[in-house]
Amino acid sequence: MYEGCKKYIPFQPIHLPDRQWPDKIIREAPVWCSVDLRDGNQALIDPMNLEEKLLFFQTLVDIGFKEIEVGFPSASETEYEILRTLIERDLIPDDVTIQVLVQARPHLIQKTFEAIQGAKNVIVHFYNSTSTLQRKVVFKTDMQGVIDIAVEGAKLIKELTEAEIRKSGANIRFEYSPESFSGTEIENSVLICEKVMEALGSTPENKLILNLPNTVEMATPNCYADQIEYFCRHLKNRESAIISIHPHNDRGTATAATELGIMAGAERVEGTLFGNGERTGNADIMVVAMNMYSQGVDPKLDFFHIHDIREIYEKCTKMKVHERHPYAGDLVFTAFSGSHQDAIKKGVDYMTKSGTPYWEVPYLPINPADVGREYEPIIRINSQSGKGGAAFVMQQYFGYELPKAMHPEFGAMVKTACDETGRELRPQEIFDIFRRAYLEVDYPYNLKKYKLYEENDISGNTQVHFEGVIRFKHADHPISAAGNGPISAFFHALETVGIKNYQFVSYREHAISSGADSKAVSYIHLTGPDGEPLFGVGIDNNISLASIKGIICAINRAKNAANNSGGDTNENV
Ligand SMILES: CC(=O)SCCNC(=O)CCNC(=O)[C@H](O)C(C)(C)COP(=O)(O)OP(=O)(O)OC[C@H]1O[C@@H](n2cnc3c(N)ncnc32)[C@H](O)[C@@H]1OP(=O)(O)O
Ligand SMILES: CC(C)C(=O)C(=O)O
Repeated sequence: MYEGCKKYIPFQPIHLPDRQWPDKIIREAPVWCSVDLRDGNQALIDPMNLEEKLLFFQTLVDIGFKEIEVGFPSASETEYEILRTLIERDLIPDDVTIQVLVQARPHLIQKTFEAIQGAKNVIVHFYNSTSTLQRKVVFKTDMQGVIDIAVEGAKLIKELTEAEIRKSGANIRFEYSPESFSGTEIENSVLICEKVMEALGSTPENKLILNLPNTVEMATPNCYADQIEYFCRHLKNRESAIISIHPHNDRGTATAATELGIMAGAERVEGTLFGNGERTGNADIMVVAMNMYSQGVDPKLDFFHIHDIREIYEKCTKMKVHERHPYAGDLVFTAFSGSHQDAIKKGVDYMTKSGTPYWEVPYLPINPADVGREYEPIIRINSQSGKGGAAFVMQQYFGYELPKAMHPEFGAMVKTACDETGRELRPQEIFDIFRRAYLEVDYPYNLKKYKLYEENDISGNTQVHFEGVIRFKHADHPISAAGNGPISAFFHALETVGIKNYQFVSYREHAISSGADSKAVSYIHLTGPDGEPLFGVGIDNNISLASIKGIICAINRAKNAANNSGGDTNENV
């Protein structure tokens, strides 16, 4: 079976030992040209109808594309109509150039010029295939044969353009693609493009866009970059051309090929949103642009509303964006696994506390908010998650900032629930675990009444007095004592009814708001009779009472745990 691979002819890389591109850094955005409405559209099961194309066109304009290939108007009436509608309804902004594709064939070129009547800014993009294989099996001609097709096409286009400019004053530019460029001998690619430039009379003032497609991606992206660099270095009158690339994704490396192609000298990039296009698609412009953005380079395209863009894309193409699609997929800013969650939480906390101007959150290459992703869960909880993740959910969704010492205990409860259910837990389910564990614990000790007051003596010393009633063993027990603060007064009061052997370790409190109501939450850390850590949580309008409730909660939880394990040796219950 593995012998099957022997039928494939390996790609022959060009010889370019002094290549320069590996040392280049992308410092500015190229000119972007969207080919969604042409290359993307021609690859759909059901090509877009008029309404869908108009909606998609407007979306591309809103994103910031200034060059948009709108179709292949000589291909069909539908394609022709769409272009006419864009022009006749005046839907093309003055700073946007529409591009139309046509084969280098006279009748199709004629029809294309009819279709663009009345447009202000147009790129007439013509092509013919030049590769060794296509010459052999499709056109059954030699290199001179394909050069002739291109040059004849160029001459006709020049003639029709001059007539059109005389008539309407339209701004018409040209683009030529030696289609299947990456499968063409590199010297032949240079030669045919030079001949086309000559036929069109390209000058530095009137440059020809030379689009060098990786029509079928056949090799590692460095091979494509070598071809682009070679082409740029060897083309005569380089200053009269704009070098454009058009990578496809057959090997799954179109993004890399695009980036290396830019490093190798490309000034313009053709591609589509989310990589739609023939077979495995075109280069995904959104990804290339956002990759630049993540390196501090302004991509000059706006993907802030990525949700809306994705929705329109899915509606018009009837394709789905994968959950793992860079920047746009549902799950790409979500961490389920514990160590990722821990690092993200620490990164977010660091950013908040340090005020750093940089994005410094591990595992998140960009701030999800930069593509409008702020309302989605960054951290979701399943059995792969850790304590930091559960704490993050409590903080982000419910405003509870659990102290670090409490994370292991609460994280373990959440983990057990995940193991039991065998699925992801939603934030509300996590809160319910918290509520049952810490907020609904009023047994065996139930504080029914309380009063706290301060007493100051003449020399400024303050004593806090606690008076209250605690119910346990089916009876109400009045308790009272004084201390240097509410917590110590309460501890002393508890001791009067035999509730002792608990040591106060620390507490933390903060305000939480629910609606108009702002309350205090207090997290209490005690140690039990054997030095074991105990945690309790109290919520009240009054900060002091929140702490007192937290202490009772911690003690109740300890008693309940001991009772459940049959090991309670305490004095009162
Ligand atoms: C890589 C790319 O994506 S390129 C863009 C491809 N997009 C499309 O093809 C979408 C729109 N295309 C169409 O609607 C049609 O293919 C058309 C209208 C362009 C042409 O239609 P038709 O002529 O009916 O059919 P078809 O495409 O099969 O034509 C193939 C013929 O054209 C020839 N041909 C292809 N390109 C050229 C060219 N540039 N110059 C001369 N002949 C050409 C082929 O060799 C073949 O010739 P043959 O009939 O002698 O064997
Ligand atoms: C027409 C050309 C640019 C093309 O779509 C391709 O080669 O993929």
